[in-house]
Amino acid sequence: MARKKIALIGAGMIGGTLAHLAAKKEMGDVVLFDIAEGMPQGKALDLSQCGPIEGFDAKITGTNDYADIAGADVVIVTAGVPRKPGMSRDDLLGINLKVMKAVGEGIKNNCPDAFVICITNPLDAMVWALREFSGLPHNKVVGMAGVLDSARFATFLAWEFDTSVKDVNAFVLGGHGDTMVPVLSYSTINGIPVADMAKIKGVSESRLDEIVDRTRKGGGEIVGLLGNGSAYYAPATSAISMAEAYLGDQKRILPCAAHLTGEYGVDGLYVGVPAVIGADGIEGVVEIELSDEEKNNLQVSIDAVKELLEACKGLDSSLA
Ligand SMILES: NC(=O)c1ccc[n+]([C@@H]2O[C@H](COP(=O)([O-])OP(=O)(O)OC[C@H]3O[C@@H](n4cnc5c(N)ncnc54)[C@H](O)[C@@H]3O)[C@@H](O)[C@H]2O)c1
Ligand SMILES: O=C(O)C[C@H](O)C(=O)O
Repeated sequence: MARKKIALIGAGMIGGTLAHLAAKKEMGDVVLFDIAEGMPQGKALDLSQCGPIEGFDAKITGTNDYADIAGADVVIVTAGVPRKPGMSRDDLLGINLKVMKAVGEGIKNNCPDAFVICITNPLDAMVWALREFSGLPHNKVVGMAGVLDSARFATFLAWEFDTSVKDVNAFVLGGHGDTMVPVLSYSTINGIPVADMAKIKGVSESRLDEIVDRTRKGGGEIVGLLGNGSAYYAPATSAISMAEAYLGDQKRILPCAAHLTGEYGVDGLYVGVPAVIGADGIEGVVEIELSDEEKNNLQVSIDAVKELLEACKGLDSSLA
């Protein structure tokens, strides 16, 4: 069987990390695309030279030509600009919307059968715009955020309860902004609801609220610490798990920005929900029961995403 082809659009911090992970896991041959000349070629050469040491068989190439992503099975998009300290993700909307237009056309013209994972921020608006510009079926275009946000939530819970992260199943719904909804009621420590574990361990409700708040602001915390750029190791790892679910037809239920047609009372938007990823891309959305408070919080997050889509339509009339 021929090797799969993974195209990475954007060869910056996340793009380079994605290339390394995809090659190390022998997911397929990797093409790193960027508009910066020489940079994707340089990273590809450097990463190729990990092969003999790590013992992976994967061809890694760098390019500035969209023709080289032809026939890709999976495309992961990180092209664009990250925020700087003091900025919100939404401040990137204007600049990254133009990038999504170019990328969407590149995908449409070269690999219209690919499964496309968007990472560029502001995520929920960019994945929607990328889908519009590319014209691919909605089930083949998805946004990565929920896996990352849930991993942050899980990390903080594991630290608090002094337990292995392997036993924590934490869950975040909604848009990838400060209004995201970490859902404690569906988060468990090896099946034990977090609220029960908190009682056992003497962790107060206000401490759990602090963990929820830290999760919501998890991206900004890293942006502030790095001083230049944003998180890239965990974002890349998150997107790779989604790509593996697709390539391996794993039917994993992963929180991701999926196109909704009525689920959670939402129509025509991309919002973070539990979605099934298998060989057909997004094969379904799981609708879970939420408390009134969780529903209200989700609505606030959905409204924030809606506002961003309106802003996109105002900036690019082809989206209106
Ligand atoms: N969804 C998430 O959870 C999440 C997590 C982390 C970062 N992000 C976002 O991912 C994006 C990338 O982050 P990064 O750290 O890799 O940034 P980066 O600056 O290191 O890399 C971005 C790359 O995109 C390239 N680029 C710009 N315009 C392009 C175009 N038109 N075509 C192709 N390439 C182009 C740049 O040359 C650069 O190499 C940012 O928007 C960031 O906010 C999202
Ligand atoms: O916070 C950012 O700007 C990057 C990303 O969305 C993240 O959550 O790490």
